[in-house]
Amino acid sequence: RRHCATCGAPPLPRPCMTAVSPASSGSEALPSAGDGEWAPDSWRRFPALQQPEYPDAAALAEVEDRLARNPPLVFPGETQRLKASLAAAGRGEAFVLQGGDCAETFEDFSSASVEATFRLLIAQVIAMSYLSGLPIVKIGRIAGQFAKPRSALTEMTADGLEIPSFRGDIIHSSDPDEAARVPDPERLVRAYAQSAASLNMLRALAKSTATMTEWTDLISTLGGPAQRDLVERIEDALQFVSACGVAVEGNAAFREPEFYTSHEALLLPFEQALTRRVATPATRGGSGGGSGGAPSEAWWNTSAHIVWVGERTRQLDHAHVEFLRGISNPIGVKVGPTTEPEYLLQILERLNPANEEGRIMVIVRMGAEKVWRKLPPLLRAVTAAGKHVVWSCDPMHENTIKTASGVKTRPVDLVLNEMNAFFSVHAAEGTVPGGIHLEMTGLQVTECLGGEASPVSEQSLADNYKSACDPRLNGSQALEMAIAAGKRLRERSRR
Ligand SMILES: O=C[C@H](O)[C@H](O)COP(=O)(O)O
Ligand SMILES: C=C(OP(=O)(O)O)C(=O)O
Repeated sequence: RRHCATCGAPPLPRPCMTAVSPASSGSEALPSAGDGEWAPDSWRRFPALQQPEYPDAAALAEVEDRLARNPPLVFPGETQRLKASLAAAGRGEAFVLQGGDCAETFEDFSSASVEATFRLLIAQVIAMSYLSGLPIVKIGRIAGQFAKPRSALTEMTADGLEIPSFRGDIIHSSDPDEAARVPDPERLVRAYAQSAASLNMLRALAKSTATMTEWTDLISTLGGPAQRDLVERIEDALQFVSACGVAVEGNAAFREPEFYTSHEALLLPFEQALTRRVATPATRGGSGGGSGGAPSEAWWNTSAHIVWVGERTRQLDHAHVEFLRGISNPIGVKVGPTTEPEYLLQILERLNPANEEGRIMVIVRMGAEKVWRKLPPLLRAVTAAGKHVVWSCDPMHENTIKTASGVKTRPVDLVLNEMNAFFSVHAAEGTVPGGIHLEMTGLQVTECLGGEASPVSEQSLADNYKSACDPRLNGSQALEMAIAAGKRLRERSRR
């Protein structure tokens, strides 16, 4: 039996909860773990970091059983289509916008919050596709983004009590109270139900026929006077295509945009319970099921279209990588500033030995300064090895600061700087920037500092700070990021 390399805890029956940050950068030899036969539960043979310790193992097992009998949240046919779109993004023929809450909560769930995130994403997409001329692949951090990895095992309450850190509503309550932080397996069922309700609403919203004017109005509202010119240019372009006899609003891509869901595959009992063996669906323009005949069967995680492995849990010889290597979905891999090229090649080999296009999105989160130095060696190594990846930029996670009064925030300037640096490094290396990954909400929260349309000051952070974990960009700040990305893509296409 293998023990956790970090804390020495046995892998079973209690997974290791040690919070490590970040995962080893690793230039070590490829460990033997993961070479054995894969099964949805083979991760249980490996150390699993950042997992809750459930006091009642039988109650957890009963919940897992129940979830395993529930219908899938998403369908492999949809997931397969996402993979094809990601393959296009890897080649520079599309671009990914992935965004949503840091942590979804039970309390703040409402049709208004789901709709606000959906509407923001569509407004961003309209601005980005106008500016870049590229199809934008829409992925929400939504309908399953409930579990949070934490840097510390404990946190202090306002009255000076040390209690277990909040790890997300799927695990326990955020109430600042020792008893409330005991993990409760019934919360997995509630998270599943909330995800199903969110997906139901997202599918309906994607089919609802909002008019172009509604989206350009939203861009005007969120972007303020600075975006008046952009809105006028989009309206002119629409008038022109309609004068040419093309009805944008009647077009299937506009009326029924493909919208995908994602979350960190952190809580492995939940992910396992939603992993199903089904026939690999046919893709548009291809069998997708192998060479002729009946489609082959494969394992698909039906909790989301794409799931990612976080910076703290991506150790090659640990449970999360073991779980992810066996599912057929696209996989995101977060990589922070300590990541070495050798490690990146090893994890690509482990998660995508066939080098399938659209399978891996490397989500770079290095910080506004470090990205200049740390990203080029990764780009060079992956290019030299001929590996297919989609390079995405998460400019949020290494740009978190605390104000003097202890509030976690992110200056929009730093977030923008990291994203701009990401584009510049790709331009210098001749590689393809494939996407951005943002923690954001359509609600006008005051969690990140700055922004052009209605700047948030340190004093106004308290006005509407709602995040359950990390600070999110509000609608105006997130639109500003999307417009900046669209401009960089436009420059790229003109080079
Ligand atoms: O969203 C990412 C992590 O869960 C989060 O940044 C952890 O925050 P912490 O460092 O306060 O634990
Ligand atoms: C935990 C997250 O990020 P990272 O693993 O990059 O810290 C996240 O995106 O929610």
